[in-house]
Amino acid sequence: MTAHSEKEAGPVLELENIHKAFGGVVAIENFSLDLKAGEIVALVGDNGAGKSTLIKIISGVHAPTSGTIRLDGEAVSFSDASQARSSGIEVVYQDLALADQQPVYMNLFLGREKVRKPFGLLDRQGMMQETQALVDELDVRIPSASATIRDLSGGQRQGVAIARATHWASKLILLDEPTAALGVAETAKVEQIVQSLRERNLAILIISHSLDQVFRLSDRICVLRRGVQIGIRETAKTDKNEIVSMITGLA
Ligand SMILES: Nc1ncnc2c1ncn2[C@@H]1O[C@H](COP(=O)(O)OP(=O)(O)OP(=O)(O)O)[C@@H](O)[C@H]1O
Repeated sequence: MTAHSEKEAGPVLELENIHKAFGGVVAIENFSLDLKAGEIVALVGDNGAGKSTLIKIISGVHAPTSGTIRLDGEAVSFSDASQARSSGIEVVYQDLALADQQPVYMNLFLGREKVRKPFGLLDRQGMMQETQALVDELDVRIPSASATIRDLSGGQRQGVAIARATHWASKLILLDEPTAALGVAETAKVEQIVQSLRERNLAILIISHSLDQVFRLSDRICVLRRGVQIGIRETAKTDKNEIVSMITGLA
């Protein structure tokens, strides 16, 4: 085995004994999880269980009160979200954070625009071509890379948000309820896009309230209840009843 493939075999993300308190409120207690490239792990739990807090810790929005985060085996400590992004971690939030008035390609490069030397003008052609190639590859069905976001459907917008994350993430994508606002057909399309991210060797952590979705998409399921990690199960070796009882604490 080469050094390169040995490195690939290790976890992309390791969370070890992560603890987070907001003043007197303990949001996360001793949480540990490894994520491998090409793997989709679902994070489930009731409202207030600590899912969003965990995503914010991984993405640099909150610092953990204690515990260790490792990326490709190296301990990291992000002081903000932009540091996490530069390390290859992207988040797709429920509210998408897309600029409605802007074309798709500008959204893909929002804050990280390509410019042409020597005058620093926007390289619109270059951004458009890269965006078109990516949406075609991911099969995000939009009229064109220059379509304006506000003219797209909810599913198409979510596809653009995921394409943006895919473009910039070299290691990990965090998806926070990516289909919460979508209909059945749009959800199926977004799930198909998420599945295709496995082949890009990215690790995926997805928060979802839909257990059907969790069972369709994930390799493993991690259950949180009131900040406590109740357990991790291989999706193929568990069922909805077990996961529901882990979420609720009722046998
Ligand atoms: N910035 C904050 N300040 C104080 N308490 C917070 C803060 N963020 C989260 N909490 C608390 O931490 C706990 C976990 O909240 P979190 O939003 O992570 O849960 P969640 O599982 O994402 O819930 P939901 O499914 O409703 O989004 C809750 O008790 C919440 O009130």
